[in-house]
Amino acid sequence: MTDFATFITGLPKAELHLHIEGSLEPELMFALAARNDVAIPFKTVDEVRAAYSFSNLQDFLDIYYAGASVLITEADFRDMAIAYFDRAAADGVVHAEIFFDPQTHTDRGIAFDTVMRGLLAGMAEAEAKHGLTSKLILCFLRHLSEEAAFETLAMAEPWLDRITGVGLDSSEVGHPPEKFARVFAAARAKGLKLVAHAGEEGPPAYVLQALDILGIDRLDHGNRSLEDPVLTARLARTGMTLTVCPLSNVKLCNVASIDEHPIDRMLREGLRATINSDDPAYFGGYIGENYRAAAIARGLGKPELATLARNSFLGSFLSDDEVAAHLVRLDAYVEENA
Ligand code: HPA
Ligand SMILES: [Zn+2]
Repeated sequence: MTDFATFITGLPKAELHLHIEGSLEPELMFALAARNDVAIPFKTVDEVRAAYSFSNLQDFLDIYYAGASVLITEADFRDMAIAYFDRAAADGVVHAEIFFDPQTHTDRGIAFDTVMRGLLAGMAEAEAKHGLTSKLILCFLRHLSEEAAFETLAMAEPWLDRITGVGLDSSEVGHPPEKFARVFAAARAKGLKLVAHAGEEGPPAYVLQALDILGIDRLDHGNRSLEDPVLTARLARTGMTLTVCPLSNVKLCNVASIDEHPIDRMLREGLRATINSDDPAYFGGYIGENYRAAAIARGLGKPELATLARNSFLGSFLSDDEVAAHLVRLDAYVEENA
């Protein structure tokens, strides 16, 4: 019998909710600040980590955008990406669909192409080194305008064969999904998949807008859907994937403690929930730590953990054949390690 922590590490899984800029560890932040001669408001790595105490999403976002200012060159984006993929591979991630926030960079004068070339180099390296496949999801910053989102979509045009979908992140409350109805419709017309953060801090009505106005293929977070039984039943009935991020929810005070996290309730309600790390450098753990913390706190056993991993492949944007192949390997792993 495989012990629990080892079982989780070895469990083949996909990560579906990861902001690559949120994987920038303080050590690399310092190295890049020095390499690029960028000033950051911290003297030591410990000082940076001590600043990672948040009472809500906006507290975090202010620090997260400041941290991203050290990213200047293609090599910086590549180094950040490969550092994430190395850690993800060590946690049993075999496929990752990662978010990036181009506006955070283009608004500082960094070319869209620089961001793309760097991330794609890291992705190619991860596949060669670990066999870890990945896809890119371009997120629009929802605190910025619809016009700015359209400008970003235009910049992405030459790269659309390398971008799988678009998403919506940043400050949720006050920036409902309907603000981006037209840009999401334009993205869909280009063949892109659609995801959106909704119901992290925002109300269930924002989740409904993401479903009915944006027409999302996958729901990021979605926790507050549980406040609406009709919505919850609909998400379960339609097999909508929720990309849940337990340690993020605790760090941003969306749940009081990991002991009160609703991940087990989500599974009981029949939701296709997955476990992900969101911004692991800021929230205190990569995907394996999120699985372990949630499992211990909520008493998840091997069957529930296997369901979460299974959901991660079912909810991915891989082809049906690729998903089927991952599920065969997952089932074999679960059987061997029961
Ligand atoms: O957890 C998040 N929520 C919203 N926007 C974000 N941008 C990075 N992480 C997040
Ligand atoms: Zn997120």
